[in-house]
Amino acid sequence: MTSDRPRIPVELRQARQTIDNIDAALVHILAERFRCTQAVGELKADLGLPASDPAREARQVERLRTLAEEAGLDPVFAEKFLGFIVEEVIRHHERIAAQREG
Ligand SMILES: C=C(O[C@@H]1C=C(C(=O)O)C=C[C@H]1O)C(=O)O
Repeated sequence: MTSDRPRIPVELRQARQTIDNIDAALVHILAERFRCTQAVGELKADLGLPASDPAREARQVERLRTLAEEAGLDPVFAEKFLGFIVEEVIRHHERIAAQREG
């Protein structure tokens, strides 16, 4: 039987398998990070601390940019990626604080 689909070379199939594994790892890592930031959000609400901590974020950005440069990853991308995640975390923390209020 013939197929119209182009033959996928083994290197491409293997590379895509690796990409799929890495994507799965990223999802698990992100789930763990959000589980942890959820606990931080509860703690901060208990302590009456604000949802965001810009000084901490600035230190994280510096650290991540350095790590990215050392790893051969675009530091601008690394900063944007962290910013995207932190923005979502702050939304969660604001929601936790709002739920405590009423
Ligand atoms: C997790 C925290 O809350 C916020 C979210 C951060 C993050 O996702 O890394 C960092 C600082 C805060 O703006 C925290 O204060 O540590």
